[in-house]
Amino acid sequence: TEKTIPELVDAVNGTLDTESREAGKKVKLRNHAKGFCTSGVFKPSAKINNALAIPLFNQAEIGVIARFSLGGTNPHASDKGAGRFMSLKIDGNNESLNFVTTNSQVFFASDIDDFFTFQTKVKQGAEGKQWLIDNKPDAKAFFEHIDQMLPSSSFANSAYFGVNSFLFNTYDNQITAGRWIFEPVEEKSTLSQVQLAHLTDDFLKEELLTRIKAKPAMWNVYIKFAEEGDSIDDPTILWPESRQHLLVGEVIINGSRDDEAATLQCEKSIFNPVQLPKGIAPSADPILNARAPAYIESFIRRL
Ligand code: HEM
Repeated sequence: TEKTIPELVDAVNGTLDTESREAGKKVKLRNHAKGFCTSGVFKPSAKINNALAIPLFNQAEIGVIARFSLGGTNPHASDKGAGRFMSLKIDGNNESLNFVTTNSQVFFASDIDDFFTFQTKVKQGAEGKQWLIDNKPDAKAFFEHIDQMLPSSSFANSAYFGVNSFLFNTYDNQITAGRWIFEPVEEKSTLSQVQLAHLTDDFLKEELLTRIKAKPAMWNVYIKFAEEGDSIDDPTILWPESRQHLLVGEVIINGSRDDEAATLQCEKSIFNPVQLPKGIAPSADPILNARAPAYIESFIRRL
């Protein structure tokens, strides 16, 4: 039988409901617990409105609240791991769009039961990981991918992926499936073992906040479009690199709104991956559709 949303959140948290509610009151977020907020702007590309019918993108500049984080429930996790996550709220005059992204293009589960099993097993350490490798091909592919990833030296020089598919309205009234990709403008750069040895467990926040005082962190935002036969509703299946990439705009993180209430409140709110403007709809991907209810359940446990 399919797991309930509270059961999923328990599995993510690694604790049962009551305990997790108590713990949630002590930390701000129950997953991706280590992170921080900053801000900037999103500039839709000049040509985007010739391709897509998304009124939000008619606005020349849109304010952005960003949260950069690590994976997992430990608010003191080391920045020396390879996981990097970026969440953005694009708050237009009339509508909003949220992005909740990861630096791994490969996802570890294609349905809710496998997601639950993965979350439960990874909390059992090396033995649980081995069980997943032996029994779950999607989890095995995920580990093979992330185990060869080196940690980026900055949140600013990493790519991020939306992973799940969305349905986009085109200017000529078609609907086409696509996935979000954020390519850093800065050259990608990873850390060697020798370089890591010189760093503390907490270098990423200061690095980014110092960096953006001198020069904004920027990403080109693309939609990678599916072609006939590509799997839309399964985030574990990658599409060929040759698929059309449409430049949607530029995310510019410069701290310009860091003193505003919305940025200061950012860790007390949620980023909702299905907060979408007119012209974008969620696909039927079961992973995508479990996310908003899980984030709301997790949010309630923090109150
Ligand atoms: C069934 C699938 C998923 C479930 C049940 C789930 C569950 C959760 C939960 C419980 C939280 C904590 C929310 C809070 O306390 O505010 C969270 C946060 C987050 N999740 Fe997921 N997640 C799922 C899929 C994904 C995927 C596919 C990605 C990446 C593409 C992702 C990236 C994130 C990020 C970046 C955050 C932190 C957001 C922030 O900075 O506020 N999650 N997730």
